[in-house]
Amino acid sequence: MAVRFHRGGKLVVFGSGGAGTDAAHIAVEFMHPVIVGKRALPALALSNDAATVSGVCNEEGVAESFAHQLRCWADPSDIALGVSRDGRDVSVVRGLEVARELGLLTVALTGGDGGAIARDRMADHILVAAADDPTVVKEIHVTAYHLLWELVHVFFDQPGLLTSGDAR
Ligand SMILES: O=C(CO)[C@@H](O)[C@H](O)[C@H](O)[C@H](O)COP(=O)(O)O
Repeated sequence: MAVRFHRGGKLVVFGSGGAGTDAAHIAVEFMHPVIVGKRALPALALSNDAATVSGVCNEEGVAESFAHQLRCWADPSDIALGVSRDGRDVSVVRGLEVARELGLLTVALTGGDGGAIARDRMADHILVAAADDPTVVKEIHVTAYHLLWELVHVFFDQPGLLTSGDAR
């Protein structure tokens, strides 16, 4: 993710319901970090745009709600991060599929058994909170994305740590 940001890419995050609020939290964490003095990195939560999401759901079907926006907004240099508590949200699954087709780095935060996202390896990096209780999964996700945010900054600020090897 740090390599992608270094190259000028942005983070595009998406999820439904409570995962949509996680997407919003992740985006604002990168855009306006809670720790004062940390650099802002470009991020956007697709689930925030209720008008576009509802319009696309209405006419194209729920599975297209993030995929459609990715086709309009995303650049191949970007990072797509999909959040789904159980890895079965069709709009997140389809979003990751389209993001991959477009050439984005794909990351997923899921839980339980990881659902279709983990089974079919639908992202380059998949973090599965292996808990049965959905509330525990959600708690783990908050901790995981704060750690992810912190690690991206560590790597971004020390380019020597970035390898050009797999910079997908
Ligand atoms: O996430 C919450 C509440 O926190 C639910 O009400 C939520 O709206 C639905 O489960 C959504 O469909 C979320 O999808 P997923 O994260 O379970 O894949």
